[in-house]
Amino acid sequence: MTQFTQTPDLAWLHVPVAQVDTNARAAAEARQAQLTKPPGSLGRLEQVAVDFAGWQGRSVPAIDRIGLAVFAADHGVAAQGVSAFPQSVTAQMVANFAAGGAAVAVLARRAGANMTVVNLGTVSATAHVPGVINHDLAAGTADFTEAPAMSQATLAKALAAGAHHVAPNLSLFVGGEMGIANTTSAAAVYAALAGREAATVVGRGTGVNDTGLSAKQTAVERGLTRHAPAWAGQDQANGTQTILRCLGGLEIAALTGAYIAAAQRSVPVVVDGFIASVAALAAVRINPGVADWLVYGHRSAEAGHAQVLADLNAHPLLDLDMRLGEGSGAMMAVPVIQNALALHAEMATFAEAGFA
Ligand SMILES: Cc1cc2ncn([C@H]3O[C@H](COP(=O)(O)O)[C@@H](O)[C@H]3O)c2cc1C
Ligand SMILES: O=C(O)c1cccnc1
Repeated sequence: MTQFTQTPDLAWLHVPVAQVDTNARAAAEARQAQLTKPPGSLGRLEQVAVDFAGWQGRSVPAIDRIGLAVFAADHGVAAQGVSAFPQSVTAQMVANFAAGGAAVAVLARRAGANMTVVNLGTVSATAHVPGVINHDLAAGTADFTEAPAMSQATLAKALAAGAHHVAPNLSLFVGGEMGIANTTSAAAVYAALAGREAATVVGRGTGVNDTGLSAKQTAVERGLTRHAPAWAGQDQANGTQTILRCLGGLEIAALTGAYIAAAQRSVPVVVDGFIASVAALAAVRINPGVADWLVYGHRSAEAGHAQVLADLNAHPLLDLDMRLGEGSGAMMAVPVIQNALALHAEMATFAEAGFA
């Protein structure tokens, strides 16, 4: 098991992403025009098939290997009363992922995805159960209202850990997250990245009451005030890394690293909800080409997700009022993608069906 005992170099973040094959896209568009249906009648499903053609470099793409990595970590900011659940739930859920009882585990089984559960750093040993990969980068993050969430070395390790879990031969990658209080961390990262007011980016997460919501807003404001000087004057890529270091979570940074690595390895990504989309925004700010390799699974009910999606010019496949995380919204979209590719591959053309 990779323990990331050395601090990884961060130059890899800027390696250009893989090229999308525009010829394969054009061939897939031509095929769509010949299938036995009115042009455009399969709506966004047509676009999905064309996108995968470009990603896979063939006019008739197929999904063979689905990789799902669920990254878990504790958050020091949980001490600010920002979640409806105690921090210990993170480690308990790690065991539940490994046992196959979590929502995303059900969806992974149904879609035929290979699920990896990655504990990046929790304060409780409950997360150290069979079937879980433990990287133990740190005992969670520090409370960002009082200190930077993590050191530069831990950030580098978390980004590399995320990349480590994207196999180059995947047809698609889904990243999930688990970390009580991470909607607060994601809101803070988003507010800093996009220059938003705390009040417009915080939502109820696991279902906090008004007191909890107000505690989230205060925590985000305090985090921004305390740490903004650290990224002031930095360029976009360095500023984004500083924002992740000061306000992020180990699992959020891992998602960012995973998305960048996926785009470099020609692996398309299905992005999940609010937290995953904030990680995607960070990835695009660090390496803009990453945007070409992302498809958005769903619109989360978490306040703030709609804004992040708009900033990414993203149009998610589903809108089911889900607000769970774990990668569950992305995994719900995977069967839609599988069906889009099956229609593209298996429908008859007008010529094959003998239309005059
Ligand atoms: C049992 C349980 C299972 C979950 N699975 C994902 N989350 C989700 O909720 C957390 C974020 O919400 P907040 O910021 O309000 O704590 C994350 O861990 C997220 O993935 C869960 C939360 C709970 C309680
Ligand atoms: O959209 C999400 O990612 C989300 C929303 C609420 C709780 N956990 C995750």
